[in-house]
Amino acid sequence: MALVAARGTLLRAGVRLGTEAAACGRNGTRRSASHRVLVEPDAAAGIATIKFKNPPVNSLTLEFLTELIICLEKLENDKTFRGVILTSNSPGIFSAGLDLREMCGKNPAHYAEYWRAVQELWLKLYVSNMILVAAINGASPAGGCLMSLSCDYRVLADNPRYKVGLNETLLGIVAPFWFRDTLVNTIGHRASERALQLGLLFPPAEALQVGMVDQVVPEDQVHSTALSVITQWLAIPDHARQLTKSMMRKATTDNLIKQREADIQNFVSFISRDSIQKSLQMYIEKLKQKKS
Ligand SMILES: CCCC/C=C/CC(=O)SCCNC(=O)CCNC(=O)[C@H](O)C(C)(C)COP(=O)(O)OP(=O)(O)OC[C@H]1O[C@@H](n2cnc3c(N)ncnc32)[C@H](O)[C@@H]1OP(=O)(O)O
Repeated sequence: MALVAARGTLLRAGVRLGTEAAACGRNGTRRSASHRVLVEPDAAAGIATIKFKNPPVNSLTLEFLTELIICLEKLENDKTFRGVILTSNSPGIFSAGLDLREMCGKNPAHYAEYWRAVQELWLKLYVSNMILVAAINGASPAGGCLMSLSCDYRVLADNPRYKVGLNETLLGIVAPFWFRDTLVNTIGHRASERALQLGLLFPPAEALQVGMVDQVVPEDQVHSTALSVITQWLAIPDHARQLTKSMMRKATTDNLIKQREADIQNFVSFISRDSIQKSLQMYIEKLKQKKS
């Protein structure tokens, strides 16, 4: 049902599914999605690289989320691909997370549709049968960090500007329970509590130390390192690895699935509060002023 809603959004956004399908095709040549998701398939290796291309900062707009969801679903269904690298087409920014403008000044129906898409992307990533490796080649706050935490392995470029973390409290908002659970499953309870309360954004060395990423490498080696990690993981029999992944992650996703509608209602009522709208507007203003 969620995918039907997502397809509806995509069609309303004017995205042609035929073009999207071509972008996720199994041909070994580089193909370009018409919009925000580039897919570089390597059918011989069974690996596809997804590059985020939603300038200026790869924020998760509804259209971008929808394209990502459909692209992941196509790759998942195409048994050619057993491994996927997630990275940015604009080195410097992996993803700025949820698009603040999607959560500001809109109506409840929009917030509900948006949040359902955010949930859907997380579900697609977190229990994907494919091996997902995040090649983090830029800053990755909040929802950007969540995407990488949902992968099986994270490689971060060694650049002090490329901070990762769930910084929601700094915006005056609260990371939902499934963001928290994803973080706890990665770095443990105590480190998560500190990181979440303080909205910490970790530079590479600290991110590695706390376990937020698995490897920090020079910027020009992020993609090759991600490839070699996937190659190692591909050597494990798929069925055994997939069942193990599911065993480790299913309780976390089931928790959201069983309260999905309530989670949407919570989000809508939280984000619609005047005080939260003001906080978000002030944060957007602060981002603008940073430039001047
Ligand atoms: C129950 C509620 C739970 C909701 C959960 C939310 C999770 C989230 O993901 S909330 C989003 C949190 N994201 C951030 O805090 C990131 C904010 N952005 C930045 O820190 C920086 O932009 C950057 C480090 C990502 C990049 O810095 P850089 O100097 O290269 O670019 P900027 O000049 O700051 O930005 C360019 C342009 O992009 C706009 N922008 C930045 N982030 C977002 C965003 N998340 N959504 C929408 N738009 C964003 C920024 O305002 C600039 O726009 P203008 O050119 O129009 O000024």
